[in-house]
Amino acid sequence: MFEKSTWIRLPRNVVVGHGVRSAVVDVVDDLHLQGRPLLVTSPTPRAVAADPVAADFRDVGVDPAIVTVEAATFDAVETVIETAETEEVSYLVGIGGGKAIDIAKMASDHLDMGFLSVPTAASHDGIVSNRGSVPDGDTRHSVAAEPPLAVVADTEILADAPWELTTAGCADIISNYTAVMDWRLAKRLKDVEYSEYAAALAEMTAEILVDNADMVRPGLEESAWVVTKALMSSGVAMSIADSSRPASGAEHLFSHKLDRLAPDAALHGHQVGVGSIMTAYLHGGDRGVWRDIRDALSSIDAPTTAGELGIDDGTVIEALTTCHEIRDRYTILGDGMNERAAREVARKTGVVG
Ligand SMILES: NC(=O)C1=CN([C@@H]2O[C@H](COP(=O)(O)OP(=O)(O)OC[C@H]3O[C@@H](n4cnc5c(N)ncnc54)[C@H](O)[C@@H]3O)[C@@H](O)[C@H]2O)C=CC1
Ligand SMILES: O=C(CO)COP(=O)(O)O
Ligand SMILES: [Zn+2]
Repeated sequence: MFEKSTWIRLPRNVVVGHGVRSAVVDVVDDLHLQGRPLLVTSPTPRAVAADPVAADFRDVGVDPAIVTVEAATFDAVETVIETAETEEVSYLVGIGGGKAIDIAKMASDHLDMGFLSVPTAASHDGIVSNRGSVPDGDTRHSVAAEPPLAVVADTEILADAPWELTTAGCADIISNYTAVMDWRLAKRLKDVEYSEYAAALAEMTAEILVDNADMVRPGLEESAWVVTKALMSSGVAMSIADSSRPASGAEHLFSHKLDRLAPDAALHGHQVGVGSIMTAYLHGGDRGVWRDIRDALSSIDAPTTAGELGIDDGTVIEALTTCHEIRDRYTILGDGMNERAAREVARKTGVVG
């Protein structure tokens, strides 16, 4: 008897392009959302996008509540939940980088309310995904959360954001190559749940981005367009898989560990990019694709070494040898690398000196 079933939750509206920030109110109308929104943002994105979105709401006779959060913590999620309850709002709008959007996602999951994702940086592939990443105790990786009802990505705002945020988004996409290698390995060795559609989409997204790398240049709005479409596609792959597997393997474990060992030293996307160079080496050895990954990262100005991340060599080695413990996710790291092997891969790939 055939007993499989699947339930894929995706946004209903995806609006990308020049000046589409002002379409947030139309998207809300299209979704038939009633009542007050709560805009969830952080300090810089507030000035860049949340205040203008609030003004757009007021222009159509809706009085939005706004909450500004500083860091992706459960306290911040609590603050958003409390504000939503006291301000009697009916839906949330996450406006900012990955952290502000993740907080809105987690809070809307808890409140059982819809939310819109309005990215102000093309820096991560959580813009569309049904995953939320807020550290809980020792846990740093994403967990299942509410997917956005809609995404409104204004390329004018995204192109104006600091360039390193865009290169971080590119690196988060390039890391799909090794994430998918890890997923296929885990399928072969551990028979983990696997979706060929999600894996192919994640891989193809990385390929399209790398093929178009010459269009990814500072100050070009077209770059924001190319990168944002890739981030959306990668997020859809996660939603199809109902897991971050298509976009997160050992290179993400490495980054999550760096977040603990060297908090706020580097951007998420930059860390996973450097991790991906090393885990590609572990998969394919010297003849593998690690050089292609390194060259793709360097062609879009993303870091390829510990020094460029602003992280010392010892911390990189510590992260490599311990990050397999971060979560129960089988990867090329198996049950962990020893220090000599970690030094070897980091040296051979030029990540450490
Ligand atoms: N839920 C998911 O599926 C995923 C979640 N993530 C999570 O996303 C986070 C990384 O996101 P990021 O955006 O890199 O970090 P972030 O949200 O901390 O943003 C980085 C900095 O850029 C600033 N910023 C954002 N937009 C700006 C603009 N237009 N102009 C000037 N500054 C601006 C932010 O205020 C912040 O200071 C990590 O916590 C990561 O775990 C990453 C990938 C997937
Ligand atoms: O960052 C992500 C995908 O790019 C989410 O992955 P994690 O589940 O490892 O947090
Ligand atoms: Zn990521």
